[in-house]
Amino acid sequence: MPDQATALPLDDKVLLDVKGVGRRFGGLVALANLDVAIRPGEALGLIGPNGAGKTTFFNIIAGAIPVSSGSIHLDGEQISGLSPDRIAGKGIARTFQNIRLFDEMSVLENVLIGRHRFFRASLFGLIFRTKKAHAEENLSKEVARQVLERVGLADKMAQPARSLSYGDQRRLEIARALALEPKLLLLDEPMAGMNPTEKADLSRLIVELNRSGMTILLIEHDMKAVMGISKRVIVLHHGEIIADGSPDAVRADRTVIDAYLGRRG
Ligand SMILES: Nc1ncnc2c1ncn2[C@@H]1O[C@H](COP(=O)(O)OP(=O)(O)OP(=O)(O)O)[C@@H](O)[C@H]1O
Repeated sequence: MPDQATALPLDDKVLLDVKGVGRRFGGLVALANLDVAIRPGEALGLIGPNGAGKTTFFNIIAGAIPVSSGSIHLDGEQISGLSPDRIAGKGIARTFQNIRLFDEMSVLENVLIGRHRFFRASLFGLIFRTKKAHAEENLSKEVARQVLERVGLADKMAQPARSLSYGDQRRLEIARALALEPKLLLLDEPMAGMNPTEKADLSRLIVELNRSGMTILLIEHDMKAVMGISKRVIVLHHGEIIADGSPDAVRADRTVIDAYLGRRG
């Protein structure tokens, strides 16, 4: 059951308002009428057994797939129905389950390319090197340097992305998302494939980002990591929310335990 004490809003404002969102794939109901309100500054974990609908939920928020029903608002503005680029431009950045980097490009270029896609000056500006395009480029470089500093990759800025360790590649993905200066950061299984040391390091980084004010929605199968990072956890099962509360409340919830043990149909 929801733990009202810890699930209380940090303030009354809602950053992301998901109302009655459903998604079908043919006859399969992947998401059934979900209501989720995310408040500024939250670190919210999204868990659930395989096939529960977590990735579908992320894809819907990011605009990669459309809703079948319901609506999503960011800061009061409707974003459901917009393209992924428009949604990213409005302040939702994401990382992917599978690392998506440009291997031969430098660490800095990988961050810049993410930013350019959304904050590009007009084609005219780029060709004729207008003042505006120049200023935008300088700002992008400055932001890219700052986010690389923040994730601990500043000293590897000039290296090709392929030369980074697996853990650092995951950090680079996060840096690229942060370079969009998002209001909401969606992290899709960031610990996948990591060793325990890399997981601990990344957990620390995510907690630091949240402490500095970043609102985070995290899908993660590693229970220790997700429970350590999140202040609130939502559990999905067969496309429905079966629990929403503090990590402790969710861990002790009978319905959740049964769902993970396969006892709930
Ligand atoms: N494009 C699609 N076409 C048809 N069915 C889909 C599609 N995408 C997802 N599904 C189905 O929707 C349900 C939810 O899948 P989803 O990938 O969102 O679950 P998940 O919780 O992210 O699972 P996992 O933890 O394994 O990544 C599953 O039954 C899946 O087979």
